[in-house]
Amino acid sequence: MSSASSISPRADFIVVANRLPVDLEEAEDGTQRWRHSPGGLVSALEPFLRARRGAWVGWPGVADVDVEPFEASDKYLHPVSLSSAEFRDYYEGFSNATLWPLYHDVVAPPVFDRSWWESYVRVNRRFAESCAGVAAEGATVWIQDYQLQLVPAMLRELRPDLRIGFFLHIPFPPVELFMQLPWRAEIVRGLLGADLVGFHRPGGAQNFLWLARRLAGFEPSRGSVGVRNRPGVVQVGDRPVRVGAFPISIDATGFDALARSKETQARARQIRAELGNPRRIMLGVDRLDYTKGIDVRLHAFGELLKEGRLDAEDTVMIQLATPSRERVEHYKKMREEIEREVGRINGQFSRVGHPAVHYMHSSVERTELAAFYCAADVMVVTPVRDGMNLVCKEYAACRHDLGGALVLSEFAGAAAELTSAFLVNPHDLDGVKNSLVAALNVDPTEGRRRMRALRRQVLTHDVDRWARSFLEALGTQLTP
Ligand SMILES: O=P(O)(O)OC[C@H]1O[C@H](O[C@H]2O[C@H](CO)[C@@H](O)[C@H](O)[C@H]2O)[C@H](O)[C@@H](O)[C@@H]1O
Ligand SMILES: O=c1ccn([C@@H]2O[C@H](COP(=O)(O)OP(=O)(O)O)[C@@H](O)[C@H]2O)c(=O)[nH]1
Repeated sequence: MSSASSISPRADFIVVANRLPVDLEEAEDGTQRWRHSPGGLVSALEPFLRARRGAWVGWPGVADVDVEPFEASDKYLHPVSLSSAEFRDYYEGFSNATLWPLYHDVVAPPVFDRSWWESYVRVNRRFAESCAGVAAEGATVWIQDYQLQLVPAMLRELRPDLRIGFFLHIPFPPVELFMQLPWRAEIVRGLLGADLVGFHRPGGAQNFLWLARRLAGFEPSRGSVGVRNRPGVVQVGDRPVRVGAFPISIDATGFDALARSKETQARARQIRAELGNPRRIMLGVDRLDYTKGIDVRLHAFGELLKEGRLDAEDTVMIQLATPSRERVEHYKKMREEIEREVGRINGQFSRVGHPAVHYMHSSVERTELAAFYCAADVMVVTPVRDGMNLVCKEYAACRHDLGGALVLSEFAGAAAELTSAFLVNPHDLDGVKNSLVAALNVDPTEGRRRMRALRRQVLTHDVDRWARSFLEALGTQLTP
């Protein structure tokens, strides 16, 4: 890694996100190393930016460290520091205990704390200033996600020459929920600093258009917003702000190629063998987040075993749970509940050497993940709310054999595209149980038909198409 000051004085294309694509990890002995950051935002944007040698402004993942700009994997990384108090108030507090639950349909009660808000404003200003210092004249800046909703307006004030896009990776809530936020008008005005505001689904865009009139007094267009087309418009003085829907996706050909490799296929066979070659494997892969419905699938599996509709002798569940936001109260509580439930199921249904649920509280690399996808007969994705969910798309991309089946919550953004999955309402436990059984026993011809349709959707709508459609709507000329 080398210092960026000599290599990228000013950039023409900049991503601004709460996190850099790599996190600094400090071991107990004081040594440091960079690791791939968690979550779908980074998985989606990193390959796109790498191909274009752009700049990325973000936090290096640990508080109280100052890191110089550096170059990594063909990207110029510009770290923004957070103090421990800001980590607590801006990141854990306002971002993840106020906005996150509020935007995910208040599945947990959001906390409204004035000092957290003040920290959010301060940190958003720091991101805007850092970006203003990195951007070349007339550059395109693409701001990401709920942690940085004030940056568009702050940056416009500092640098009116820039073309500014904003994309929200989580759901934008129904207006009656958004209206609970004491700082609702400030957030809407912050977002209106962009030239284009993007959401995963047209419903989010439509909600935002309504709020632009109600809270900022600007007249929005009236037509319905399409997917990747017919954006709405809010006229802010002499400046049109476009508002559209751009469903994010994955590096589909990359996953497809990875899954076809001899190494991945061999590792998938090895995973099955290590599990004792059970007849059927169910798989869940999530950040350990209360929105992901990990509890739902565990309850469903537990009841199916108890009722004898499934047998732990031939059907196992693997749950990969990436550690996430571990000091936030709801996350702590949920982790305890999930681990208790895993213990309960295993206590009742496992025998020595053959647990019914294989639970791993850790993160695995993309190559290992692809092998898990190839090994799994049923992928279980049951969030009570999810902006998109990339895991289900990655699963489909890995199943060139047309094997496997996907059980997918209707409340994930991906459900609007992956209509050939076994779609479930995660609040309806009996429905989830029936769909798990149906997916496990699907007739092979029907299973292949469904998987072919899922793959067609994912392979023709990849992350490159997502980024291009957004940036073209923003009016940015892309180099191939
Ligand atoms: O940075 P963290 O607090 O550790 O959280 C990780 C990321 O989680 C969220 O991901 C979302 O983005 C995905 C890609 O668009 C989408 O598929 C998923 O539904 C979302 O939950 C969050 O939005 C990111 O900002 C975080 O980096
Ligand atoms: O052990 C793991 C678990 C997940 N992921 C990646 O984390 C992302 C999760 O994205 P998703 O949109 O499903 O959920 P998010 O965590 O962003 O809410 C996916 O790209 C996964 O491939 C990973 O690399 N290793």
